[in-house]
Amino acid sequence: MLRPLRLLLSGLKTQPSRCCSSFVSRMRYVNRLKEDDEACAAALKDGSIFLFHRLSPLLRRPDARTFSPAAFTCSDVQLVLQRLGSDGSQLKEAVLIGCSEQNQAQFCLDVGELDQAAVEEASQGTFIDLRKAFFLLPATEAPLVSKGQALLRWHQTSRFCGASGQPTQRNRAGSQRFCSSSSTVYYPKMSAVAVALVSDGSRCLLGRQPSFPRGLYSALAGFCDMGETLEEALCREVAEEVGLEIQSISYSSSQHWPFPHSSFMLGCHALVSPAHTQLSVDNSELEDARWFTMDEITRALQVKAPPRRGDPPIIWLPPKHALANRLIREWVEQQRQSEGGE
Ligand SMILES: NC(=O)C1=CN([C@@H]2O[C@H](COP(=O)(O)OP(=O)(O)OC[C@H]3O[C@@H](n4cnc5c(N)ncnc54)[C@H](OP(=O)(O)O)[C@@H]3O)[C@@H](O)[C@H]2O)C=CC1
Ligand SMILES: [Mg+2]
Repeated sequence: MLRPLRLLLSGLKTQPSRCCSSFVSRMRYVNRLKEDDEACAAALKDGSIFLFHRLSPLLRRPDARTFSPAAFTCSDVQLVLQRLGSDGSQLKEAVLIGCSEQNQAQFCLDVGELDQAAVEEASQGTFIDLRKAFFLLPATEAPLVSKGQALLRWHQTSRFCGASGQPTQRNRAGSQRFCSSSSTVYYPKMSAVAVALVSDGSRCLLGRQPSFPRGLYSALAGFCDMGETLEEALCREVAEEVGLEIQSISYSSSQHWPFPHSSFMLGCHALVSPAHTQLSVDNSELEDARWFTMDEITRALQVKAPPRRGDPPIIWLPPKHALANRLIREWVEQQRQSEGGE
């Protein structure tokens, strides 16, 4: 059947284009939704929505061992809101997170003004603090939820313009806020953090902060100062925290890290001279830092769960969701390869 031209065009406006690879068309689609309020409002109607309550995501348990973020349709959310006596106008507060591989726009919405238990009952899920939820979710789904929380937090803390003190207004996608008084456009912010797995060629260096759970050691990290390069930040942090000079750096990968607030983690491997490995730990930053052998790291990687109260002390490493875990595994792999090559 022939569809009227107007409908066809509006369909084109709200659906990813089919002319390019599906990745390219999804990226262009999301970009268009950020720029076009009308298209974004239309996409919300067909999109999926992830609910949060005061920044805690709503999770469901499809089976005893799996958690997943609960994705709702717009009409599902409207029904839940109506059942709880709301007129549904909160839906306008939904923030665009991205687009699924099935070409469906994804949004997040914080319903913190509603009763938490009532929303949980109506939506058959549980709001779980992100510090716990992040690690319960599969590594493929945790980033989506942490991105949603980061965007919602940014909106909640960016309601006023720093220049004029006047309220700011968001665009429909929630990708920016604008102050009409000072003509300032604000974009979501994240802090850059450099994280390095330092090695002397045969051992790697891990440290722990006093706030870490007992026995947890991680790669050294620090916030980048304004104006610094990644390399400068890494060299400074390692010098400050353990008193070593880095000889060379190789970039590994990056990740968004939601704790304590949005950080952009840039992960590297760093080498120090085996002749200069004496540590001078800054105890105002780190409780301890030590060199670990390949055997110690291999054993620590086998620890499946953090020790419980009363368990004998053991060393354990950041969970697989953390970039530090990836750096440690990469280092193990590099060591194995170089041992195999000798
Ligand atoms: N995903 C991963 O694998 C890893 C993630 N991390 C994360 O990296 C982050 C940084 O590591 P950390 O060793 O603590 O950093 P730092 O060594 O830089 O020390 C943190 C201190 O730096 C100050 N600081 C400077 N700039 C900022 C900023 N933009 N935001 C917050 N604090 C700032 C604060 O001091 P003050 O409070 O005195 O103002 C803070 O307590 C942490 O949030 C940690 O969770 C760390 C290791 C691995
Ligand atoms: Mg640090």
